Formats: sequence, structure tokens, C-alpha cells
Amino acid sequence: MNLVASTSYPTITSSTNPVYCDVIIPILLPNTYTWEVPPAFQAAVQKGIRVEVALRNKKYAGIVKKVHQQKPELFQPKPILSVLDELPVIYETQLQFWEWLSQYYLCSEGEVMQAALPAHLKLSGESILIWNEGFIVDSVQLSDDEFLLAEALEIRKELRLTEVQQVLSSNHIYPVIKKLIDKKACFIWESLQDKYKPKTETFIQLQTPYTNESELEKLLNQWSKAPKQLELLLAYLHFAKTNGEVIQSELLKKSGASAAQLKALIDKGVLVAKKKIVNRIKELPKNIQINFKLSDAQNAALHQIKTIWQQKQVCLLHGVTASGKTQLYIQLIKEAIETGKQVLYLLPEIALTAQIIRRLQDSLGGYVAVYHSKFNANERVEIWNKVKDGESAVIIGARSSVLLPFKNLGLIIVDEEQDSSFKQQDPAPRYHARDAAIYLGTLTNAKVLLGSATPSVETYYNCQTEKYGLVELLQRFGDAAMPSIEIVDIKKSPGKQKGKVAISEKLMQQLQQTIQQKKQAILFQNRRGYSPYLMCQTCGWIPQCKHCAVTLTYHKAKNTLICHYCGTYYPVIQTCMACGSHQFIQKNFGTEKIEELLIEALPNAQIARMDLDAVRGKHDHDKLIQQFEQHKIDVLVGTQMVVKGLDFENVQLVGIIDADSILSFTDFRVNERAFQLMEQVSGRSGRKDGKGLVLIQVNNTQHPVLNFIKNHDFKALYDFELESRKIYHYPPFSRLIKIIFKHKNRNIAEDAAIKFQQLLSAKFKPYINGPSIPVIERIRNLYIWELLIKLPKNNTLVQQCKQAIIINMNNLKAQQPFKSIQIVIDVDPY
Ligand SMILES: Nc1ncnc2c1ncn2[C@@H]1O[C@H](COP(=O)(O)OP(=O)(O)OP(=O)(O)O)[C@@H](O)[C@H]1O
Ligand SMILES: [Zn+2]
Repeated sequence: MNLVASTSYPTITSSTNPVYCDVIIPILLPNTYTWEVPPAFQAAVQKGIRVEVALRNKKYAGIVKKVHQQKPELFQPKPILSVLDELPVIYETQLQFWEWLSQYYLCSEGEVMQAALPAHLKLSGESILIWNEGFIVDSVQLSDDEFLLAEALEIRKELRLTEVQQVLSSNHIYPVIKKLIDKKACFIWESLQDKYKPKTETFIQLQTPYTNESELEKLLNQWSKAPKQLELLLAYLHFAKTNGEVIQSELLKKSGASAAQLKALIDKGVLVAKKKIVNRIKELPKNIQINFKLSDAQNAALHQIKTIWQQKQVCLLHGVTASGKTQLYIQLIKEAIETGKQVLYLLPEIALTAQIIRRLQDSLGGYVAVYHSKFNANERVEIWNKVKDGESAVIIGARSSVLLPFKNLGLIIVDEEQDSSFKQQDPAPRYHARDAAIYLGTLTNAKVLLGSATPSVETYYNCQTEKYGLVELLQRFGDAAMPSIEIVDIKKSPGKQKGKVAISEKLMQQLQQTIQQKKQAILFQNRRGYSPYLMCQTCGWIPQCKHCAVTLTYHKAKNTLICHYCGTYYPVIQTCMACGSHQFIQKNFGTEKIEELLIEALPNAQIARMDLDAVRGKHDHDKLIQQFEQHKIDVLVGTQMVVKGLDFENVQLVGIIDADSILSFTDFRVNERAFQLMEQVSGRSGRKDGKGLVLIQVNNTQHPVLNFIKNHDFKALYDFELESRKIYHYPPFSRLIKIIFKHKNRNIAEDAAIKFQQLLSAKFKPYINGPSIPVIERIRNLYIWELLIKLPKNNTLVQQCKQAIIINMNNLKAQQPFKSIQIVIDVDPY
């Protein structure tokens, strides 16, 4: 959408000292652009505030990166159109951090800004304004323009920016919009999934004279009749003290009082009911209450970590599963809060469950706030502001919370540091949150603690080379033993079943026994759906996605074939496209099939499934975990989701259904990943009593990784891996940059890759691998070709190569027929 340039802005006088500013706008631009600051705005413009600028007839709210007096040589800068903020929305540190991210990961600062800023701070032509249903027009002072817009929004509920222009009969709309957002009259809605539905709840509060303690005391002392009402009032007071806020429905439920009794108290003017927009996360009182004592081993580890931090900025806590790492984090967080510092606690998205949040809140109460991608725009901007003001002391969050504007960061914890979900895949910035966090630590002088039961090879190597400190907790808490691991050879299953069973006899026996003993089990299978593919019985033809080079997965509940890459649904195929036969067999098994088998085989047990299909809703995942915690489920079947950091004390048995599929990825990290995954799932068993059993079903029983898992021997895995990484020049011995070329036309994608390789070869020939076709050669109708660059760890060389990549990318894209090619640069691909 274009916003036509207007003439109503301050005109530039030929002042003797023209002032310019470099502004980051949320789009891909090779550089930051420069605008002129008209004299009228010169006093207001400073680093970190937003200004309205126009570029190629589109308007943006951009962030001022630098104010200076150097006139650009090559063009006449345009004036900025308006100033949106009085105070910066980000700190200098964030500007430095964004610059680093863009330089390291080869993307624009605009792309970093796009990822970092909540929608509300990112006005652009595409934004849509949404009316806040909870807003009462008379409750705040509005200027004429603000009132006009508020009124239009109240009637129409949402307006595009062009419509806002019409309403205000002006092009100069950003400042008005900004004011209305600040006053919470409306929200910005950016993407469809994000549609903001404010949730309201009725809260009970004390009515005015009684908010004063002595008045309240008087009231209580003089209370004579209506004992039930007094009871309710006391219940209210108790809640208010422990919970901070009191929701009407919860008060009635917990106190057992009736609505009539509550109404009587309201009518008497003692209490008052108020409808308010609520956040998903409850506000708890800011109390620290540690009701556990660290063990000697934990205390020793704590002491070592602090000693290391005197010398080094980063420390790895390598603690086996259930060694009590979380408890140690809590202690460190508490100490950081007490010195007035902020803490960032990074977790992989799927580990970020109500369970871990509750564990932290139990000890740290209202100091803990949560931030992740499932939050709507409004929640995000609220947290953004609280972090910026230093009001939120502890942020638990997934990857993107590393981009929050911390005011006073003192400690960063990266739990499950090995997890691949810390790496952003698409879109840019393709950053690794752990590595970015470490850089943020240097910028802010915050200490960094990486935690894992199965550290990544790179991190452990950094410990071995003494770049990071290392602290180990190699015993489980309370001396619980590590689970015992048994390999079940699927080849030895009887008769026809040979090599193909989903659940071996041995696993079934153990399941029955576990249930008899009133214990729980987790079965892990890393494929969802019913059967990973259908195959023609006559000729072996397998149905494939029309847009991607992958086989389709059969989902029985939906009776469809689904492409797990692009999400396209297909009707179940009845006739083989190759030979016309009507006989199909189901090959292999997904979580859905295993669930079905279990329901059949264990009719008296409660079976549940946890995978992407089963937990679509915002709270489904948490609900399942809670039900499992409360032992309403005996056997939980799931994908990766059941793996991460969950703490269930009653789980005795873990079954890994198909280890071959985990061991056979084509990726240089396959062994490392397989070890991490299996060790992590295994770690869910026997956490309390140490009587856990893990059964690993596998064909390839001789795979070396199985031995490491059997002995829980991380170091052996590490040595084994390091050896082969060295031979094949993989990290930690090299730095990888992957360049991906995508095009509708296979030949153009290929030619682009070849051409790029030639361009780069002038200086970097020995380091270039490819061009090659990835395992999945087509996704969403785009053919893919790749180059992999393996650079020695030499900073100058890496810098030069990065520069060459950018220059050649721009060159290539300027040539026919490569104008429409998509080039993705992935630094440190995962
Ligand atoms: N000092 C302590 N006092 C009481 N309970 C503890 C203590 N330390 C740990 N625990 C308990 O031991 C169990 C395992 O601890 P925790 O979940 O912190 O392990 P972890 O190292 O984070 O495990 P994982 O890597 O598998 O996630 C938890 O139930 C925890 O409450
Ligand atoms: Zn597809």
C-alpha cells in the first residue's frame, strides 16, 4: 500500500548546520539509510526513538540508529516526516546487538528489527488498527484527532491505514495512531494468526474507604450480622494477599460463597467488581520463597560456577538428567534478583511449558515473566515495556526473548543449550539464540550459564579449550540411579513381524508390568501421523507431494495424506499411479498408529498422544502434561515434545520405538543428535526412585552411539564425534556458511548455484563444497540447490568471505535470469 507524500511537513530551511539521521526500517535493505532532520525535529530526535520516514512512496516507523552531520555524498536525503517517541524504545545496547546480529548472520538490521520489535512498535503501510473493546472513550483525555479516530474505530472495529487517512483527512497519521496505542484504545494487527482477542475477566477489589487499612480494620471489628458475608470478605482478603489479584469466579469457587453473598458485599459498598482485560499469565506477588535446600553436590557446583565467573564470562553446567540443574538455576536467579539485576532464562520452545514456569514461580513468584511466540501482539508489547523499564526481573522465554530490551541484565541461563530449536531457520535473522546470548552477555557484562545433560560438541569443545568454564553434576539428585538401558533387537522378533514390529513383545511385557505397578510410561516415536507412507504392494510406488519432493504421510483420524513440509492435504489414493493396482500397504508407523495399537493391547490403561496434531491449541500441550503429572494418563506416546526437560516423578518405563530412524539422518550432527535425543528421553524415567528402565528398539544393534547411550557416556560420544569432525572439517574445527538457491525452474536454481560457486572460487575455492541438491530437492514448488562453505576458524578469512558472499549475491541477483532467484544465507546452519 502506498501512502502518498504530503506537503504538510515542516519545510527544510537551509540551516547552517543540517542534521541527518540513519534510520533502520523493518525491511531488507543492504544498508541503513539516511534522512534529514528538519530543524523543528532536531531537539526531539535521538538514538533509539522511532521516526516516520518515507521510502519509495511507502511510509515506515523506523528506529534512529545515529544522529550526525555528514551529508550523504550520493543522494539528497529526504526529511523525516514526524517523531513518534519522546523516549527511546530500545537502548544503545540493542542497537549494537542488532548491528552485530546483522553482520554475523549476514542479514539487514531491518530484518533484525522486524524480528525484535513487537507489532505495536512497527507501524507500516501494511498495519491494521484494531479497536480495543475494553477501552472507554471518556476514561482518558483525547485530542480532537485522537477522538475522531477512536470514534471511527469504535464503530468500524478495524481500519487500514488508508482508511485512517480518510478519517483524519490527512497523511500525517502515525503520531495520532501512536498516541491511541499508548492510551490502549487500539492495537496493531499484523498477521492473521495474531488476531487479538482481548480476554476480559471480572475482578473483585476493595471499595474506596476500605482500601485504607485502618478503615478496613474498623469495618471488620464492627461487623455484627451476616457471618457468611464476613467469611467471604475474609476469604477475599486472604486471596488478595496470596494471589495479588482476585478473579470473581475463582473467589466464589474457592470460598464456596454464593453470588448473592458477593452481591450483598458489593451493594454495601465494601467490595467492587471491575471488568478488566487479563493477561494469560497471572500476576503473582513479588516474593522469593525458596523451600528447598541445595544438596552438597549442588552447593559445590554453585560455588564452582561463581568462581569461574570471576575469570570467564561463560560457564557450562554439564549435569546428567535429574541432577537438579533447575534448582541450581533458581538459586542463581534469586541471587541476581537480590542484587537488582535482570535475568534471561532461555529455553527451547517445546520445553517452555507450564511445568517449568510453575517451578520457577513457586520459588520466585511475581518476579517471573514469560515471553514466547504464542503470545499475542498486545501481551508482547506489555512484556517488552516491562523488560525495558526493568520492572520484569526474570524473563523465561524461547529464542526470540534474547531480543528484548533489557535494562540491567546480569545473568543469562541457556537451558538445554544443545537444542536445535535455538537456531532460527526462517526468515532472517537466522540467528542461534545461544550464541547470540553469549554475545549479548559480552555487551551487557552479564554472566552466561549454559546448561545441559548432553552438551553440544561445540560447547564442550569450548570448555576443553578453556574458552568456557566447565562444572559437572554427574549424579542424579537424591542419589537416584541413572535408568538402565536395554537394546531390543527388532530383527529377532518372531516370524512375519521380523524387523517391522511397532511394539516388541519385550516392550509390551514391560508396559503391562509398569501399569500393574501403578507407574507410568513414555513411548517416543519421532514421526507423527498413522503410517509414514503408503506403498503400492505390486510395484512399490509411493505417493508424493506435488509441491515437495517428499512422501506423504497417512493420517488415519483425518483419513488423508498430508505433506509434512508444506501442509498440503490429499485424498487417500486408491489406485497406483504407476501400475494401476489397488493394493496398498502401510509402511512403518507413526504416533497415531502406536496409540491405536496400545489402546487395543492395553484396554485398561489410559493412553494419550502428544504430537503436533494432538496439541494444536494454545494450552493443549500444558493440559496433557498436567494430566500426565496427575497420573490421569498411564502411557504417553509422543514425538520430540515428550523429551525436553519435563519432570515426572512416577515415570518408570521409556520406550524408544524406532531408533534406526533417529540414527539414519543425513547430517553431520546425526550421532550427536541421536545421543542427545535418546539420552534426554531416557532421562524422563526413574527420576525419583532411580528404578527407570529404557528399552531401545532397533535393527542396527551395532551402531556405536547405542553403546554410549547404554553407559550414559557423554564423553565417549564427544571423543568419537570430535575425531570425525576433525577429519571432515566440520565444527568446531570450521565455520560453516550454507548458501541456498531456490527457484521454480530447476535449471535456473542450478545455474545460479554454479555461477555463484564460480564467482566465489576466485578467492575461496578450497573451502567450497557443492553445488549439490539437498535431501529434499523441492519444497513448495521451489527447486533447491546448495553450496556449503567450510572455512577454517580464522576471523579475517571469515570476514572476507562474508563480504564476498554479499557482493556476489547482489551481483548475481542483478543479472538475468537470476532476478527472481531466492538466495538464503545461513551462517552456522543447524
Ligand atoms: N535441592 C533439592 N531439593 C529438593 N528437590 C530437589 C533438589 N534438587 C533437585 N530436586 C528435585 O529433583 C528432581 C530433578 O531435578 P531437576 O528437574 O532440576 O533436574 P534437571 O537436572 O533439570 O533435569 P533434566 O536435565 O532432566 O531436565 C526434581 O523433581 C527436583 O524438584
Ligand atoms: Zn508438500
